[in-house]
Parts: sequence; structure tokens; C-alpha cells
Amino acid sequence: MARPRLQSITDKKKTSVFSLDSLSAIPRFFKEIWRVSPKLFTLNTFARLLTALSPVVTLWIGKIIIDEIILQISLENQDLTRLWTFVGIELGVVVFTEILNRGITLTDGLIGDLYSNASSEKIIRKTNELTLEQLEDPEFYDKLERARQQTNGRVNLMSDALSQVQAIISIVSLIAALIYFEPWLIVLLVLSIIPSFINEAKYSGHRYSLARSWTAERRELDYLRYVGANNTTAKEVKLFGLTDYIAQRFSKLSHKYYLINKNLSLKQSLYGSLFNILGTLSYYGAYIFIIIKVIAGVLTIGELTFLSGSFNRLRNNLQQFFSRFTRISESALYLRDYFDFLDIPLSQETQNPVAIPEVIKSGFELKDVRFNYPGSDTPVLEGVNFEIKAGEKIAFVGQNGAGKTTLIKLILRFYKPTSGEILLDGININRFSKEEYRARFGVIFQDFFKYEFRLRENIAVGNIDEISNDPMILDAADRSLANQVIETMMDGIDQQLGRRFAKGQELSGGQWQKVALARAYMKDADIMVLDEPTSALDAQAEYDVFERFIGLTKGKTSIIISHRFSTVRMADRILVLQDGKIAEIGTHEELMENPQLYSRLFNLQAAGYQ
Ligand SMILES: Nc1ncnc2c1ncn2[C@@H]1O[C@H](COP(=O)(O)OP(=O)(O)OP(=O)(O)O)[C@@H](O)[C@H]1O
Repeated sequence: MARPRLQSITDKKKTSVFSLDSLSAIPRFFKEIWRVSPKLFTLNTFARLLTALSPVVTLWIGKIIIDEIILQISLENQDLTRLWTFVGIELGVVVFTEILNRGITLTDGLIGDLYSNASSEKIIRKTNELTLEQLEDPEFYDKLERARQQTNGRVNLMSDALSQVQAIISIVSLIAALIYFEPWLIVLLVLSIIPSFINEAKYSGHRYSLARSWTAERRELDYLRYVGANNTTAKEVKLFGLTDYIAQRFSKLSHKYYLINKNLSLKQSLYGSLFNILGTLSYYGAYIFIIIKVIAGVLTIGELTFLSGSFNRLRNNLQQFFSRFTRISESALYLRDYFDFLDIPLSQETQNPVAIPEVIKSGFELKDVRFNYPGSDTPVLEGVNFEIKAGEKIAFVGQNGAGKTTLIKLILRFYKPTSGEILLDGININRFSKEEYRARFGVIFQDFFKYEFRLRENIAVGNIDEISNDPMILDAADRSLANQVIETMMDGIDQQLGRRFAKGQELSGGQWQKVALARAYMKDADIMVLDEPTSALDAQAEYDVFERFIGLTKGKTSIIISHRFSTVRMADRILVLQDGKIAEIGTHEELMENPQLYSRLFNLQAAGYQ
């Protein structure tokens, strides 16, 4: 828990000037909103400007009407034309304002929806631009988390900020009217509002600091919620009776947050109510002041209603203005998180990339490759030297944690070696455009993702441009044996998979693996990388899959990771990794002749089958 505490201290520093500092993100925010829909935004702003003047106009008409009524009562020959005209005008203004208000609510909602969709899309796109290294870093992850949150907050921020502009116009017009009659009332008003504003500002700053310093814990809470209430974990949770454990862990942590938050809320409301009473007292002070003036004959009854109405409106408007201001500053802090996330610098794209050879001639060469995962001092790979010849099928074997998948991640450029280099046809792979380089690979990972989309999509993700190319998808399915899965589906290739959505069909582990393997066949890749592609397959399916694989990928460079030696032995050469170093390398026969790790592990597995 050391990190959050430290974070909250630094955040406090940051938020002490929060109200002005955070507002710097607002202009960019409005630019984004404008881009989402210039038409709706213009309509919305225009409607707000018009409604902003309605309070002072209706109060002023009200004053004229009351004075006119009093005048007409005192006359013998009454002429009510003027009176009814103003009543009519007031009605017109009220109806028009109501229509405008409806329009504002409608456009607020529409712009909000568009903006929230656009910002979610931006987050998805930005996430893709980040490296695995950045995404695995908890600090980056927290940023992502904070950017993802508050999507609704950002929408409210928009209507708050626009309402603020509207409020300023109303306030200025009401102030002008008050100054015209009684400038003193303004002084009284400002004095009564300021303490309440300071209170609001102070506590919303604290609230943000708290929320921010709890990002990591909130992530934990989300995770506990996911583990405790999820169809994929339900089996284990029930079997191991984990509900109480998870619920208690959740409630302990969430209650801690609740208590701190409650404390803040209590203080904020306590002081808030006190300062509100001050505002009410000031209103009555002003009211008495105006009544005395009316009795003294300085002001008319119409002016009394106008002034007391204006004063009250102004007080409410100012109070809302200030509390909205603090709300805006608070939301703007979250907005800054969102922009911070969008502005995370991307790792340098390869400058002046070298063209990738059309046909791979000599293959890969790893020269003295060493690697530690970022933030860790433990070497995962040490002094790794070997070649993968063009067209060769090489298998990586070794015990759990030996570094096999890591080696693949380096070859695929998810990470850069800490030292040493990886060459393709003699050129350092970092010199190729990352996108073009990766496009040459057909890959299935050990921890492939089960997209709860249609079966078609689950295969086409290997080459998403071909999502509508049924022959290609079916062909890839044939190669990976996923055709057997398609045959059993009610909706065939368009079967929804998983249980999350309606009509979804869950697959068995092996069926999922066949579907995922088809992704690697979705393009005519030069290099195939299969990281434990058959671990969930039955013995017959595994044999069939590999027999096909060998036949279909003749002449293609392939890397296979497997713990099954029956599979591994089909490779041209086998690289045995042990604790991040190459222990042995050679053909199956060569390695079997040496009484080392490979032959020991092979015999161990073979003995298990006897
Ligand atoms: N993202 C990561 N961050 C930090 N360490 C990692 C990460 N991924 C793997 N490691 C560590 O690197 C080492 C090698 O892991 P790797 O996944 O390459 O092993 P492997 O040989 O593929 O194992 P397995 O047979 O179990 O799949 C392990 O000690 C693991 O703890």
C-alpha cells in the first residue's frame, strides 16, 4: 500500500491549484466536441445563449405587469390593452424558452452520445498503439483505467461547461438590472456566496485526490467483482467455495474507501449547509431592505417583485455557478487524465524502414541475445545464439519458464532484446516497419484470446480484411480442423461463440484451439509461429493437425513450441532451452544420441505412455 499513499501526497500538491490548472484541458475538450458534430454543437450553443436572457426578461415583464395592474386598479376608465399585451409577451417568452430547453436537453444527449462513442474509440485505438511493455506497466495501466472511467463524467462536463456560459449571461443581465436599481444588493450577494464556493472547491479537490490515489485499489475491486461474478470463473468459485473469501476481500477494501469518502462527504455537507443558511439570511436581509424602500415610496410594488425575484434568481444562479465551477474543475481533472493517456508518447516508429526481403533467403539469426522483462533484474534469456534457416521447421522445447515464449515475443518485436540482436536475412529486424514485419507472420499464441464473436470472426481475426471471404475462412478452417467444429454448429460459420451473448455456443478447449489455429492459416504467411497449438487437442487431432501442418507449410519457416515430444520430433531441428540459455540444438536423432536434457525428457514422456 506504499504506492497509493505516496501518490495521494503528490496528488494533493497537484490539486491545491486544481481549479485553474485543470481548466487548461477544457479548450481541447471543446475542440473535440466541436469535431464530433459542428451542427449540433452550434444549435446547442445558440439555444443556450437565447435561454440565458429569459430570466431577466420574464422578471422585467412581470414587473411591468404588476405595476400596470396596480395602475389600472387606481384608474376609473381602465384600458387593459397594455396589460394583456405584456401577459401575452410573457407567455410567448416562457413557451419559447421551454421549447429551447427541450432542444438543449436533446442536443446535449445526442452530442454526449457521439462524444462518448468517439472517445471510447480513441481509447481503443490508443491502447493498440502502446507497446506490450507499456501496457504491462501498472502505472500505464492505471492511466488507461482512469481514462476509461468517467466517460459519462466527460459528457456531463460538456453540458456543465455550456450551462456555465449560459449562466454567465444570465448572471450578467441580472446583475445589470440590480445595479440599475440597488448596487448594494450585489455586495450583499457576493459576500454571502463566497464561503460556500471555497467550501465546494476544497472538497472536490480532496475527492479527486482520493479517487486518484485509489485507482489501483479500484482496479483490484473491479477484478474481485469479475472473479466473483462471472460465468468463466463460476466453476472454480463454486467448487472451491470461494464466494465468502472473495466477497469478504471485496467488502473489506470497498468499505475502507466508503469510510474515507463518507468522512469527506459529511464534512462537505456540514459546511455546505452552514454556508447555504448564510445565503438564505442574506436573501431575507435584501428582502427586508427592499420592503422598507417600497414602504417609504422609493420603489414600486412591481419593482419589489422584480428586485426580490432578481436577487433570488441571482443567488441561485451564482450558487449553481460556483458549484458547477467546482464540478467542472473536478471533471476537468479526469479529463486531463484522459488527455494524458491519449498523449502518452509512442515508442519511436522505425525511421526510414528498410524493405523486408520479398522472399526470405537465409532466415533468422540471433546473436548473443539477452533479455530482462522491463522493471525486472532477472535475466530471462542469456547469451542466446542460433539460426533459423529459411524454410526450416524449428521446435523450441524446455521446461516451464525456460524462456520459449519470450524468445518468440522478441522475434515478433513485442519487446526489444536488452542486448544482442536479431537479424532476418542479415538485417536487424528493428529496421523493418513493425507493421509490415508482423504481417509476414501467421501466429497462434498459447494464451490465444477467445473472442465472444461469431465463429467467422474468430478465424478472420488472423487477417481481418478478409472477414467476408468465406472460401478463405473455410479453407483456413479445413487446415486447422476447425471445419469439424463448424459442421456441428447450428449457424455454421456464423455461429455466435461463448455464452455472453444471445444464442452463443460455448466450445470445448480443443474446439477453441482448432478455431484459433485457423487464424494462423488466414494468410499466406512466410513464417508460422505456433506456441503450443495443440495442447488441448486429443491425440488423434494432434497428429492430424501436425501432419497437415507439415504438408501445408512445406518450404515455410516455422517455429513450434510444444511440450509434446511426438510433435516436436517432426521438426527439422530442435532447440532446447534451459534457464534462458540454449542447452542443446540439433535434429531429434542427434539430440537422442546425447544423454542430456532432451533425451532425458523424451524418454521420461515415452515411459509415461508405456
Ligand atoms: N510479461 C512478463 N513480465 C515479466 N516476466 C515475465 C513475463 N512473461 C514471462 N515472464 C517470465 O519470464 C520467464 C520465461 O517465461 P516464458 O513465458 O518465456 O516461458 P516458457 O518457456 O514459454 O514457459 P511455458 O512452458 O510455461 O510456457 C518466466 O520466468 C516468467 O516468469
